[in-house]
Amino acid sequence: MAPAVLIENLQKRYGSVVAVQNVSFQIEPGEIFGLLGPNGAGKTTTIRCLCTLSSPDGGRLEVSGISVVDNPRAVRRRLGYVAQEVALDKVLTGRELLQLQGALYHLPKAAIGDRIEKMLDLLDLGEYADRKTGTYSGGLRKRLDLAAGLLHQPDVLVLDEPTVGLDIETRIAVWDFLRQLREEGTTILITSHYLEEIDALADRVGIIDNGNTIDVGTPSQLKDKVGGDRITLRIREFSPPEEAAKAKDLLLNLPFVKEAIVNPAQGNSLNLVVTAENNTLLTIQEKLRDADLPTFSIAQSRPSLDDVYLAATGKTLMDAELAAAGTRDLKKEKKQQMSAK
Ligand SMILES: Nc1ncnc2c1ncn2[C@@H]1O[C@H](COP(=O)(O)OP(=O)(O)OP(=O)(O)O)[C@@H](O)[C@H]1O
Repeated sequence: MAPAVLIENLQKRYGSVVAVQNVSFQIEPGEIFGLLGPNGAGKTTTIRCLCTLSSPDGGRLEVSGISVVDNPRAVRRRLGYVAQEVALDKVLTGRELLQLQGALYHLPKAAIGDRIEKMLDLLDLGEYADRKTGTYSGGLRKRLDLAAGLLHQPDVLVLDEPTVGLDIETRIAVWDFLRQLREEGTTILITSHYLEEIDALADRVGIIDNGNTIDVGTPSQLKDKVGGDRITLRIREFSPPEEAAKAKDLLLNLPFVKEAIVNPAQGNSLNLVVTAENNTLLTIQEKLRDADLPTFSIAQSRPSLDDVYLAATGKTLMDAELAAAGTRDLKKEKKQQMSAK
């Protein structure tokens, strides 16, 4: 069976800006695939090319074996796209908006009504359906957006930052809904820079940075690759720097401690990378006690996706985001986006 999504060596530039240099990944039918990367990494551009909204400069793009470039109409029938920013026409009611969407997808008239009722029911939107969307909360808008993306029963649902700006309850409801869709066989591509979102949902993850795919795998595979457990420890709630430095030197002498850094932003806490062995926490506490250093708190965890990202790119998602923020001219991009295709 052809993969639900195939992206091979995708390239896309906007004038002199290289938005995507070399992005490649495949998504199997029925998978939730998470695309992870900081602002400006090329996620939205990749998705826009896949959804036939931008034309790629190079590479192979297919949906269920159908070429996106040669056969965009057939691809559009199989894809549902939920964009990052919701552009709802505020004077239409939810139901009217879905009717318009149905017409845009050329759904048979007789089927549209039933399908809309099903979507309203599925997303618990029934009681709001006849209200103008201008009165909707962010969560309701997102639900309506999902309904619109799903109206034509796409095989592949593409979601760009689906829960940004939503409260935690609505976010969890969206996650449950996406899992339910996967159970029913829908393939889902989701971008996010909420690491916990990708960790909770994705069967596999692709990390992109600077327009390139850096790594692809299950969250667990990627974490195993990074290796080692993380320990965060505090001598006191706010430790004096010299005490933290002394603890760091002591702990670096332990054979299982691979790295240790002092984090001044967190009260001079210590962040350690250790090989996963028994009794590491106990041994660390004993070592500190013998040197008359107390332990205020200590916790051990597996590497997170942020650690994976750090290992892959040499920076955390947060660092990369800050760096990208300084180099973007959002107004100019918006203008270009309107004129470009
Ligand atoms: N229309 C455009 N014109 C010029 N440059 C663009 C345009 N769209 C995107 N870019 C640039 O291409 C690069 C990739 O942007 P893209 O929006 O694909 O990243 P992203 O990973 O989706 O980021 P975000 O998380 O902010 O949505 C960035 O450097 C961005 O500034």
